[in-house]
Amino acid sequence: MTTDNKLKPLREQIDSIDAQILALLNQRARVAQEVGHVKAETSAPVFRPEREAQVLRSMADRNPGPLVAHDVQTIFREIMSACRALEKRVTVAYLGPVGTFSEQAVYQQFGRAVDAIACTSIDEVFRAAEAGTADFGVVPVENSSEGVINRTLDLLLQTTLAISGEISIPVHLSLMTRSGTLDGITQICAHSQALAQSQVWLNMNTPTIARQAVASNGEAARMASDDPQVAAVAGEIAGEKYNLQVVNAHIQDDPHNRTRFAIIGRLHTTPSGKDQTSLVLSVPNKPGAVYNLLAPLAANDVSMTRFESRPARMGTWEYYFYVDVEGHAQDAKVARALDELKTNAAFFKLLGSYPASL
Ligand SMILES: C=C(O[C@@H]1C=C(C(=O)O)C=C[C@H]1O)C(=O)O
Repeated sequence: MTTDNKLKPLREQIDSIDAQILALLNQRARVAQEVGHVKAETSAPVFRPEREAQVLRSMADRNPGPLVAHDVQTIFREIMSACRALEKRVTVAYLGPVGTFSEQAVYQQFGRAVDAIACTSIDEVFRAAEAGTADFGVVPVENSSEGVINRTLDLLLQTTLAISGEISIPVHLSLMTRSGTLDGITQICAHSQALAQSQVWLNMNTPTIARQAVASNGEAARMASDDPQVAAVAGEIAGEKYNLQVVNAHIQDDPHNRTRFAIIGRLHTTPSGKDQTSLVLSVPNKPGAVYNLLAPLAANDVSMTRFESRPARMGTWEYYFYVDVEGHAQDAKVARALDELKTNAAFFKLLGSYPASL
């Protein structure tokens, strides 16, 4: 039997299964539309991150294979995105331009059926979400090799918005040009963080080519597409957007390099069963103050997953502490710990509780 003859019945099986999947997807979509009508009656929020996290966790837990759990989640992320868009298309502001890791984070969290709005600064993302021009904003919080994004932490302190989710994405950087070679290249452009994250590779392999920090990796890719003398260090989606060819993939110094993003919005996410809570604290500058400040966490059996300090630029307190703990602010033991923290702290701000990233 020829290959085609062997494939024919298998493809007929796939066609028939696809028809069933299509019917089921539309059945699901019609139920989501009904959910949309119920929500519209009470102006309830369309995007429910805790529910989406539960669906994704349950799909990974129940997945019998051979599909791998992560791929099943990617598929269901898009199914939910498309269903949600039938209720209302969510608008999400992010730090642009197109092709940045922030844009990738938007799609990783919300799926493709969103209106993603590229902003020129982190401040503008906060403004868009605060003013309601966007339903949500996505801002970078921390890079695993270069540390925190100070502007985001400063703005989180002031904003009236809450953190309603967290996204962590692997950051793979590639060196890209129009031609796919370094012939005639006089300048390598990228965001300062991307240049810093690939400096070992660049020092070793392109020591004589000048480096230029620009506003974003997306901007670097755009410049490289305009100018045959410019190479960009950026993620490959930025390269694809601007038709660049890869000279070298994965040039970042740390192969496990990741960036965490926060979703900010007016929504206060309800418990999903596996959550995280972010807060900012400050204490008077006295011996033992930080130790005493955090004692309620241990006393109430609440784990701290992150502790970051940032100098206060004004006022009486020396430092702001950005703390993440396991659990939701509505969980009894977290609620107790937070109440006690509040009484010890000179400054206390709950940034939000949201599903722990998948
Ligand atoms: C359907 C709903 O609305 C949205 C879409 C979801 C889905 O497709 O499963 C889940 C949560 C919401 O973001 C819902 O709230 O249940």
